[in-house]
Amino acid sequence: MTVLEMHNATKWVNNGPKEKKTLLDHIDLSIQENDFITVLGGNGAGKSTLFNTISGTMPLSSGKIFIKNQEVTQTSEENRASFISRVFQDPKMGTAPRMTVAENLLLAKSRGKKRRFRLRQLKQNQETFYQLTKEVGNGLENHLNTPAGDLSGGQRQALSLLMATIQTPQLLLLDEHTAALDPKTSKLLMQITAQRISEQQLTCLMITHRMEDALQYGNRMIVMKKGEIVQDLNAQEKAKLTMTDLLQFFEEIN
Ligand SMILES: Nc1ncnc2c1ncn2[C@@H]1O[C@H](COP(=O)(O)OP(=O)(O)OP(=O)(O)O)[C@@H](O)[C@H]1O
Repeated sequence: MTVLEMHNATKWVNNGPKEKKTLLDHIDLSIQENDFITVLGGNGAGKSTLFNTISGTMPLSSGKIFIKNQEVTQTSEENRASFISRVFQDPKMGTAPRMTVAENLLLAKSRGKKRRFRLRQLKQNQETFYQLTKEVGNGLENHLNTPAGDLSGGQRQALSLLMATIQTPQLLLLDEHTAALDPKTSKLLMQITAQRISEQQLTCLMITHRMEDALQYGNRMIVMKKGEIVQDLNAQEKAKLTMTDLLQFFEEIN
């Protein structure tokens, strides 16, 4: 089953009265169910723009986008949010700072559903949230009643990931979600990410600048340059790739 399809997806902006700047250049991309795709590319290659157009934050200038065969090119970001979850690089995004961890999780769990009496729901979900956060392995389970704004960056990103996956999205977009964390915390979050993707059989696109993660995780790798997809490696091709190949490839394209 195809989860996401982009046809001739192009995005340009006016860079002065007569100059157009192309951010995405006729992208054709087809993503199958359970694909876990790592997205690489230098600064300014168009990776975040790709995510912005998929999630509806930025409308396409031309071309079409389909999610599970349904055209969403003109669909608002809010409406696409019922299919797509995104985790950003900045730990401050994605969680409500004054709400507690449990309240944030409840908000994510009940998104798009009818609201019920919150206090009772919080109590009902206490044990589920405890188990869920305990799996993360960074002490988040001891902070269920702590405001998200008081968490460490690593705990807050783990919370964002749990919130993004609590309802099993059709497509998960990870936008350098470990980049702001120290190496140990980043490694742990990557392990949890991979675990949730595999347990929930999620379809995922993950932007990363960490070559090791791009090699280690996922079944497909795409590389972007100047708004184009310049490489698209399947599982076999990706498995054969070494760090040396990847570094050499980047030397050549930059
Ligand atoms: N709203 C916008 N208006 C004008 N130019 C933009 C806009 N958003 C992005 N750009 C430009 O588009 C290009 C691609 O940016 P994008 O953020 O998609 O790159 P990226 O691959 O995610 O880079 P990085 O690795 O630095 O995050 C850059 O040159 C950027 O300056």
